[in-house]
Amino acid sequence: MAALKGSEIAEHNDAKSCWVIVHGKAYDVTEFLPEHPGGQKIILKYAGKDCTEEFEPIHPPDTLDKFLDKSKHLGPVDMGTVEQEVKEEDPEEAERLERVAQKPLLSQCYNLHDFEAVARRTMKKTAWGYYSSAADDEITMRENHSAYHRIWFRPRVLVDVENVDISTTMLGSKSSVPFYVTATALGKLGDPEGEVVLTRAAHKHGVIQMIPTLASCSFDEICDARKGEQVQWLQLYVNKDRKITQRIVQYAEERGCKALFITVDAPQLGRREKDMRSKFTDPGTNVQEGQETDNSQGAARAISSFIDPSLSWKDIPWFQSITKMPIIIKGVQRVEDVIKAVEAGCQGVVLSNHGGRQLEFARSGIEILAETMPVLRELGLENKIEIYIDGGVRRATDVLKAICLGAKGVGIGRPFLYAMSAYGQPGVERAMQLLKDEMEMNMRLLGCNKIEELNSSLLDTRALFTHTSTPPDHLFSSAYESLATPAQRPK
Ligand SMILES: Cc1cc2c(cc1C)[n+](S(=O)(=O)[O-])c1c(=O)[nH]c(=O)nc-1n2C[C@H](O)[C@H](O)[C@H](O)COP(=O)(O)O
Repeated sequence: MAALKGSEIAEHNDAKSCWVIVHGKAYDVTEFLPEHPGGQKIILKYAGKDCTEEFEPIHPPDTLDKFLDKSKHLGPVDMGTVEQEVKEEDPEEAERLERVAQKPLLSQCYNLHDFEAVARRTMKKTAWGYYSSAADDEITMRENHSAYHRIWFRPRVLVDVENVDISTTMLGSKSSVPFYVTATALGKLGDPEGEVVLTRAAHKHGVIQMIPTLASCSFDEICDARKGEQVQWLQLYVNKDRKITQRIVQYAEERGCKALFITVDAPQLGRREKDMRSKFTDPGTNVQEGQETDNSQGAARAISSFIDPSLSWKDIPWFQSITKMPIIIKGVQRVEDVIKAVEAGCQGVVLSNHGGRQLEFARSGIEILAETMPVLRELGLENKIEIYIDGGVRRATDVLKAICLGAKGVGIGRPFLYAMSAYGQPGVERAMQLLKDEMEMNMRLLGCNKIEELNSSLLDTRALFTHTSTPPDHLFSSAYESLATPAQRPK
């Protein structure tokens, strides 16, 4: 078949007939327009043109094969005949590229905060907006981190700590560390290769990776990037169409995923204003087939309309009937629901508020953990279920506090995204190594050789439940206008 000319594609440039070019091939997306999860607007913006650059960062390569009927695949385009958009100089982008060129050396990053600082200066606005944002005034996001500062250590001394072993098992799988890469969507916003960068770094460091439903890479790409005995878990947003969910879960088991984490704190994705402000209009198509979406405000809204808000405890037996994978409920925020998870026969829970991206003023995972464990012990249930937590973990001391309080492991999200966005795979590997070094040192200083020795006697948690000061309420204080200043005092 002769290659199509650019001028032929350009004639199909509206909703009545809409052709686009992706990776040098033409596609008739006219009938697909109303089904596009990210809405019609973003496609019509590129009607009759080459949209590869916009398409690539967050659409898995198999998207068009999976969602567009073969009859609409029009074949190769003679790209020499395609008029390329002349990009006017974008001063903001030029400044950003300048900052990228001048970013610190990777060896100058000494902790996870350093990666965030570099990412904030070097990431594209939409990408930073999506990764960094949290719900409403982002108080819970800051509380996730500051809650750890209300816990102090009671270290042991004169213990032979020459040999320290920070390895553990999680859900029956070996792990070199008691932390894992948690599920975070749209990896290609941070790095053109997306989630497979996290996979490769996780393999290098023996860290378990949770594969997100809303990944930019295809599920197969992420599984194919797994090496040897590397362990991956699946994070699931449950689709209103249970047939789609069943297919995803059973395929994940077939592909060797070792556990199913069902996310339950997002019956609707939270209101993340930084993300909305960046007016993200090109969401990932890993959202599942044919859902109408509102893409007027941020990626979160645009990619989450398929999520089933009717999900409830009564659905757990159905999940147990379609998979043998251990089932973990991710996003539990009170001990009563931990007990419900035990009663439902789940193998684990993640005490989590989704990194502060969901319900504002939800408590931190570490505080819920401190509430949960004594109750489970009292009921003799502490060995019936594995407890994980995530949110705000930025130091190995945070991980150690969680394990001392009874967590089996800790999920880490943004830090690995920032390390990837700023420095690619070497960045993620360095972030993991820094955490491992901190773990080993702090275990020694705590007077412990192995993870199993960590227990609550090593902590002073008296301050944990007293929220003497909530994290700063930046938006309020920046907007609040007091008449106290002479300038505004009425005459
Ligand atoms: C930072 C981030 C977190 C997301 C995340 C995307 C980003 C950019 N996304 S989201 O788009 O829907 O909100 C997911 C997700 O796909 N599924 C999920 O279960 N949790 C999602 N989370 C929550 C994540 O799994 C952890 O609960 C959270 O990141 C832990 O907090 P830290 O980032 O402070 O480590």
